[in-house]
Amino acid sequence: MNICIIGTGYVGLTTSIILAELGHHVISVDKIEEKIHNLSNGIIPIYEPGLEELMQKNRTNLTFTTAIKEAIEKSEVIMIAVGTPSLPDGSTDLQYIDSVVEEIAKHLQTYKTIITKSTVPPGTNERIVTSFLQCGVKRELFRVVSNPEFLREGSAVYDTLHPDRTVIGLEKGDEYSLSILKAMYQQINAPYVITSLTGAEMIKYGSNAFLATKISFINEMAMICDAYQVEVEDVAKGIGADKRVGPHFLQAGIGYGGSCFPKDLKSLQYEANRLGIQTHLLDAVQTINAHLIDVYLKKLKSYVSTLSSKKVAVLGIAFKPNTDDTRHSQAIEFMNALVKEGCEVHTFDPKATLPPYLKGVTQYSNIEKTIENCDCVVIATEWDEFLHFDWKKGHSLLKHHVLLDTRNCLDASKMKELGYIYLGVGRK
Ligand SMILES: NC(=O)C1=CN([C@@H]2O[C@H](COP(=O)(O)OP(=O)(O)OC[C@H]3O[C@@H](n4cnc5c(N)ncnc54)[C@H](O)[C@@H]3O)[C@@H](O)[C@H]2O)C=CC1
Ligand SMILES: O=C(O)[C@H]1O[C@H](OP(=O)(O)OP(=O)(O)OC[C@H]2O[C@@H](n3ccc(=O)[nH]c3=O)[C@H](O)[C@@H]2O)[C@H](O)[C@@H](O)[C@@H]1O
Repeated sequence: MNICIIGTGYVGLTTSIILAELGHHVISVDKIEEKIHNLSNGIIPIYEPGLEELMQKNRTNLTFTTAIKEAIEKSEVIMIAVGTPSLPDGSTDLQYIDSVVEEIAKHLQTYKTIITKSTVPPGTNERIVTSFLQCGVKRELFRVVSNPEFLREGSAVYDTLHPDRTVIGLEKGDEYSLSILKAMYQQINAPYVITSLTGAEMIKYGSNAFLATKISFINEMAMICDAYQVEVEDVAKGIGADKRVGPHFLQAGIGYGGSCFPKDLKSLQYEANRLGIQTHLLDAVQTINAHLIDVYLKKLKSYVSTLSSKKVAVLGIAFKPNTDDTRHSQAIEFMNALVKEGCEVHTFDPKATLPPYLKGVTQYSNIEKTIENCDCVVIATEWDEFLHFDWKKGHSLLKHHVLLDTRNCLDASKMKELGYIYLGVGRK
């Protein structure tokens, strides 16, 4: 199948490479020339385990270009995978979707199946259909399909090859597009959930909102566990053993971040509120998440009398391990809060780079240099490097030995044996 994918970010690039691996001819389009130039030379602009190797393997099935017109003309399937960031009021900025729709409309001469992969607010795909018609595109030349993505950064290759389900939202009576998508995903072994265009959009928002709800729930439980000196991990294990709950996404910590949960919750809340629906749960999930920065700042303060002018090492910049993505990272939020307290903040991340707007923080090239002479260490992202670090050596490098593990990734009793004042999340 000849497929054109517009947008070469985490989703567009991963999907392009996986579809090439499945034997399709994929033309990947982006408007950023440098990105396309690098991709054409085998250089991947993001850190995503396994992706570069898979790209090298499938070079013959992959073309990278900025020439959208040719890419559209040569393909029977067009997939839209551009960004859908938040606007300041919480609504979704659909300018990238709109401009791609305009481009496609200009070049639509033969029949195309147009798939929206980007996460978009309910009603957007219906609006895309209307936009094409308003641009003068004949009804018999296209169908729009909503096919939201559920991959996680850091395990994008595995998730794309082994999804739990494939969600397909169709225009009324559109059996043909279903056959096209089934042919495209023929080798993927996952059940289909088939619904309307808006139904598929709601499934995507509902999934992210529910996962974020699980995280905020366990984080609130962790605060209560802390007060009772109970291990939140035991509690999560006990709750998660109930099949109706499930064991996943009950890892307590400093909260969720990333390019999607924060923006998608805000967007769903905005859209619901716009329709006059009060979002008590969505509001609470976000309030809890934002409050965690304060909770762990207070925890640190209770062991380090005053934070002002203290040297604090924060390990981790990315919003989670195995990615270089720093969008809405709680690690960054925490560093910001420390800077406001008057701390000198040192940081290190194996893959992520400090965003330029974060002032008052210095990034080092290894853990030793980062923690040297510091008053306390904060683990903000649970990278394997931090788990396997020689914490005995670390002890000799530090000035004082308060260790705040906001991801509960270290062995508490071992850290105490080594002489650390170990502070975890909902841990005795
Ligand atoms: N990052 C993730 O893990 C996931 C993201 N999503 C959704 O997928 C969508 C894409 O997300 P990411 O891949 O993270 O975005 P991204 O921001 O990493 O990449 C988007 C790409 O689209 C390109 N682009 C924008 N306008 C364009 C145009 N007119 N023509 C050609 N290229 C254009 C940009 O230059 C950029 O390279 C979003 O809606 C997001 O919510 C869904 C599931 C997972
Ligand atoms: O729509 C999206 O973009 C994607 O958003 C998330 O994927 P991602 O943001 O890559 O990463 P997650 O593994 O979900 O982690 C999100 C945040 O939650 C935190 N988290 C996760 C799980 C947990 O138990 N506890 C917890 O604090 C992580 O540290 C991270 O900050 C969803 O898991 C994907 O299914 C979805 O496709």
